[in-house]
Amino acid sequence: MFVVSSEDMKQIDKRAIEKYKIPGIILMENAAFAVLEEIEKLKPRNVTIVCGIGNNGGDGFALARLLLNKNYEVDVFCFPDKTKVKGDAKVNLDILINMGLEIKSDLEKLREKVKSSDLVVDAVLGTGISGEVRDDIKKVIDVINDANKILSVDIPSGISSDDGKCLGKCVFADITVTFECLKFGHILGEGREASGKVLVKKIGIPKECIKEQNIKTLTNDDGYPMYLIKRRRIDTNKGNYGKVFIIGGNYKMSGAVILALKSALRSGAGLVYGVFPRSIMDRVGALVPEAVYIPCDEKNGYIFIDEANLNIILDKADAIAFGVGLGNYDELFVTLKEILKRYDKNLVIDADGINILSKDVSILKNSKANVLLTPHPAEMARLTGLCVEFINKNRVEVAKKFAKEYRCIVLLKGASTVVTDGENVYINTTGNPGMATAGSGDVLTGLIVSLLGQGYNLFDSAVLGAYIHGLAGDKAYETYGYGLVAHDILNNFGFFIR
Ligand SMILES: NC(=O)C1=CN([C@@H]2O[C@H](COP(=O)(O)OP(=O)(O)OC[C@H]3O[C@@H](n4cnc5c(N)ncnc54)[C@H](O)[C@@H]3O)[C@@H](O)[C@H]2O)[C@H](O)CC1
Ligand SMILES: [K+]
Repeated sequence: MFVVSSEDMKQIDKRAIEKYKIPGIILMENAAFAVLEEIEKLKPRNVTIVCGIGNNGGDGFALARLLLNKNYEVDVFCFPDKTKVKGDAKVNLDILINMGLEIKSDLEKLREKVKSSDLVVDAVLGTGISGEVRDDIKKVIDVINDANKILSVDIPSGISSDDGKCLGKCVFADITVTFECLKFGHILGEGREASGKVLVKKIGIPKECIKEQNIKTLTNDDGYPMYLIKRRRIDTNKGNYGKVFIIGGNYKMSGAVILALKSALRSGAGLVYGVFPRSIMDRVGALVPEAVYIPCDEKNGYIFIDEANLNIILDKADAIAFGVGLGNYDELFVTLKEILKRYDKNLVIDADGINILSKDVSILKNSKANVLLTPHPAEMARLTGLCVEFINKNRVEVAKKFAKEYRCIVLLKGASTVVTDGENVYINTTGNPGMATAGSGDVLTGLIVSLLGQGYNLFDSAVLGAYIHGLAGDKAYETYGYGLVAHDILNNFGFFIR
C-alpha cells in the first residue's frame, strides 16, 4: 500500500478534479459515505461531530447530513467560526443550515455534549494543517480527547500528515478513516498511536491519478510484502537455499550468534555456517547442532579470522551477516574492511558490526559487497553523529540520506522500521513493544541473511525480514505478552513464511 505526504495527496486530489474532471464535492460526499460506513458498524445512539473550517470540516458537515437522514441523533460544532467556511465545505454547511440544524461554536456546550455522546467525530484539521496548532484549536482538541470514543476523519487533528509529529496538541483517536492512501502521519511518530485503528477507504479517485504521482513509499498491506515469497519446487535440496555465514560472538557472549544461527535455520536457509571465536564452540555446538562451524582463533577473547578462514568464507558464502555479539574490538575494523573490499555478494552488517564500521563509515563507499545496515536509532546515531531524538523524529529522511550517500540499504529499527535504498522506502508496521528485548535484533539478522541465501534480493530481504520479524513477534506477544523472548520470535518465522 502506498504512503503519501500531504503534498502528494493535494496533487492527487488536484489531478482528480482538474485532469479527470471529478467534482471535488463528489469526493467529499464519497469521503463522508466512507466514514458513515464505519460509524454504522459502531452503532452509536448519538454522535457529536466537531468540524474545522477547511475541507476536513466539510467532510464532517456532509457526514452530519448522512447521519441525520438515517435518524441518528447528531450535534454539529464548528471551530473557530462557521462564517469562515468556504467552497465545497460551505455547500455542505449550508445544506445543514437549510435542514434547520443549529451549528454551534461554544466550547462549554461542546464539553457537555462530548460527555454524553457515544461517539465524537474529529473533523477539525486534516491534511491542510500548517504549523503548530493554534491555541483556540488546542482547547477544542483537549475537549475532544475527553470523549468515550473518537473517530478521526482522515487524520487525527494536530498530527502532521508528513511525519506523524504532534504539532503542539493532537487528538488521540480510536479509529481513523482515511482516504485512498495512507499518510506518513498514520504510521510514524506520535501519529501512529494517535491514529488508533486506521482504515483506508476509496473515495472514487481514478487509480491513474495515484499512479501518476509516482509514489516511492510502501507499507505492508494489500498482500505486500508477503507476495514476494517464492514457492519451493518439490525437487530441491539444501544446496538450493543458500550457504549463509554468520560472523559473530566473543568470549563473553555466545547468545547472539546462537540466536542468529537458529533464526537463519528456522527461516529456511539451506546451510548455515557459524563463524565465531573458538572458546564458545562447545556452547554453539550444543545449542545449534544443525549449523556448520568455523571456530576461529582469538585475540583477547575476540575473533581473529585468519587468511585461510577468510578465503573459505569469501569463497563459499552466498550471503554474510557480520556483527552479532562480536564485541567492538579495534582490530575487527580491518577484518570488516577486507570483507567489504573482497566480497562481491550480499553483506548484512548489524550490531557490533555497525559499531566497528562507525570508526570510518567511508569504507562503505568503495565496497564491492552490496551492503545492508540494520541499525537501531542509537547505532544510527553512531554512524551519523546525529542525536537519537532527531533520528527518531526524522526516521525516513535520515535513513534515506545515509543510504544514498553511502550507496547501501538501511533498515532503521524502532516502532515503524524503515527500509530504504535512498530512493524507495518501505515502512513496516508489524511488531509490538514486547519485542524490545535482548536478542530481538540478532534473530532479525539471522532471518534476513537466511532470505538472502534463499535468493531474495537485498531490498526484498530487508523488507520481508522486517515484516516477518514483526508478525512473528506479534504472535509471540499473544502468548507471552511483554515476557516474550527472542526465541519465541524466531520459532514463529517458519510458520509465517509457510
Ligand atoms: N483526500 C481527498 O481526496 C479529499 C480530502 N478531503 C478532506 O480535505 C482535507 C484537507 O482539506 P484542506 O481544506 O486542505 O485542509 P484542512 O481541512 O485539513 O485544514 C485547513 C484549515 O485548517 C486551518 N488550520 C490550518 N493550520 C492550522 C493550525 N496550525 N492551527 C489551527 N488551524 C489551522 C486553516 O484555517 C484551514 O482553513 C482532508 O484532510 C480530507 O479530510 C475532501 O473532503 C475529499 C477529498
Ligand atoms: K481530523
